[in-house]
Amino acid sequence: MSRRRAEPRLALVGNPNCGKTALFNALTGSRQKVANYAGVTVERKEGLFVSPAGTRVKVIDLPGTYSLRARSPDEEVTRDVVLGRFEGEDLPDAIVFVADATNLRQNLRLVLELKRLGHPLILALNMMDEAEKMGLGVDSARLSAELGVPVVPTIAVQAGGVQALLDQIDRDILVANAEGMAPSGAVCHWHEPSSHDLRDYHREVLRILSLCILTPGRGHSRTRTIDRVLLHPLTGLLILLTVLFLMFQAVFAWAAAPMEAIDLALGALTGWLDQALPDGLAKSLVNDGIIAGVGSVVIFLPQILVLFLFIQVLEDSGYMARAAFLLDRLMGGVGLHGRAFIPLLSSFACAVPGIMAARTIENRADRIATIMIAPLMTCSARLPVYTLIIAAFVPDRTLVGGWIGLPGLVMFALYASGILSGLLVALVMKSFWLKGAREPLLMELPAYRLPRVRNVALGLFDRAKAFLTRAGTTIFALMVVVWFLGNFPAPPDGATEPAIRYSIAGALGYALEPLVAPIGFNWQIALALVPGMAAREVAVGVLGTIYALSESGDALQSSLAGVLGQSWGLPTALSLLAWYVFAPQCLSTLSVVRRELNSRAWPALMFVLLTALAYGAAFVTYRLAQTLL
Ligand SMILES: Nc1nc2c(ncn2[C@@H]2O[C@H](COP(=O)(O)OP(=O)(O)OP(=O)(O)O)[C@@H](O)[C@H]2O)c(=O)[nH]1
Ligand SMILES: [Mg+2]
Repeated sequence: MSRRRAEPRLALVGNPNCGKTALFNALTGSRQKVANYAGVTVERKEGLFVSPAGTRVKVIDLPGTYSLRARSPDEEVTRDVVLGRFEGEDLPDAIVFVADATNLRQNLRLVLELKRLGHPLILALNMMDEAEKMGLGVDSARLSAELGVPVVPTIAVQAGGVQALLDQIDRDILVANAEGMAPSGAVCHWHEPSSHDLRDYHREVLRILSLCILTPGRGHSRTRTIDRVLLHPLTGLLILLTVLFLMFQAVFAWAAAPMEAIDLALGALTGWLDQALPDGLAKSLVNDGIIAGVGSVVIFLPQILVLFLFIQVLEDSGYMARAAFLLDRLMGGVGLHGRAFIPLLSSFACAVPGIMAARTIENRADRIATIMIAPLMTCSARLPVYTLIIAAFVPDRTLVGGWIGLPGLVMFALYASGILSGLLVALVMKSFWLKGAREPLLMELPAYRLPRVRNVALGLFDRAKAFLTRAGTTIFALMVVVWFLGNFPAPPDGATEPAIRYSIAGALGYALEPLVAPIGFNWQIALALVPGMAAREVAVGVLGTIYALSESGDALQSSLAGVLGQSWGLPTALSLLAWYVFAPQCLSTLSVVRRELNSRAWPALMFVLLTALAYGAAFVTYRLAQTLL
């Protein structure tokens, strides 16, 4: 007797970018990432929902694929789940095939391939709103009859848009499956379709479509018009550069007012606590440890949100995939695959999802090259460090008649240095080591869509929540530790220097200083780099706390940037910026590299390589700045 499982399990399968994850979110109420390009989902995610008839159903979201002949690691996940080969996962009881109704010709081929497996199948005709707008009429009853599977229309991004699917799940699958759920451990036999099979599928799809398409509609005519400009080799590239440039200007310009407001609020809070709390350790812990430390990180929230606003709008509109096409030649020039673009672009948010997104790259050597340079794309955790130093050392002037802000320009240059170094590293690795033939970029261009305000707002809300949670947990805890290490042991009687000099933190900083003295770092920076391993932005918090503990009186009243501007020389500041372009210290990145490449050697190599690059770049910058300035 096979063991009966508690809930029936549905797997969402379909081509990339047809709305599987949007459907998953609509069914389960979760907030998995949805974006308008192929290859957003690269791993299996599961969730639960209760059907209208009250049955608990488990649903599995999967990476998109064109066929079960999986070519890349993300497609292998889908194949393995569908065939019951995925470790620790039973064969799904039914498949909900999600099809983009506006692109049925391509989608139906996979339906035919899946039908051969004999799984119960429901076809969700998604994006029906778009189909309707373009005048495309589908006879879903006929489609259902021809395919021999139930067909339901869905609009995954609209309230109530999945009701028909829910009803269908109750009606067919659950009833039929109540008796015969797939037994645990069952696998499904599948043979790779021969070229003969593929031709048959193709012919069959054309036959079915000729019967079921009532009105062909206009197709994606608007998208084609826009692409004439945006994909043009000249105007396209100019527009792309302008968009990226505006993004960095906006990070400064739009975030300035809210950052000032947070700064004022924190200042007022410190002032109030200063009055309200009795002098002593508790007051120092709150003011120097928590507010100066955590506060100096939290203040960057507006900038991070502006950056994400841009990324999200680019992703949702469908522009991201175009940028990949525009830059394909540049990427090819250094031996990178065109598909490396999206993983690298995601790495500007954080290298961890970026490295995971590299699963869409088929060739292992190409994948490794992409993963190795992902940390060179400036992640958002480095933004606070850059901004802090820019605020301290770069005058807030505008150029070109007030059009271009100098801080934004410097920021753009820092991001550009990261990108150029990444391309150089890739070129070296691909030329000497990870050699391979250049493969063409085959990637579907999604239709342009207006970003949904709700999706963007929820995305930003999630970002803000994650950032503040991190500030309130990891960064908070590290700050308390740093404050503690900075206060104990107490200075000896008659000590003349600030107390922190005599503390454990002081001793540690002094011990590390000789290592980083050649690149112009002082003991405070040396100390800040240590907890910066856990999260790069913590370095800023540590500097906040250390300087709050070291300075007294008036200095406390001025911002951290002001204090740094007075106590560091410009060469040191530039050297730290150069260090952070490479910034090797991020444990989560190293551990995800280990998991994704299933090797300890690659993360070790990455660490050594990035440290050497960071040290080398900081050294050269420091010496040059000393000589020239
Ligand atoms: N207009 C409209 N847009 C939709 C619908 N369903 C999804 N979308 C949009 O289509 C895009 C792709 O949605 P996803 O849910 O990320 O697609 P996916 O199938 O999970 O994609 P991969 O994970 O890359 O395979 C997003 O921009 C969604 O907002 C729909 O029914 N109507
Ligand atoms: Mg998805």
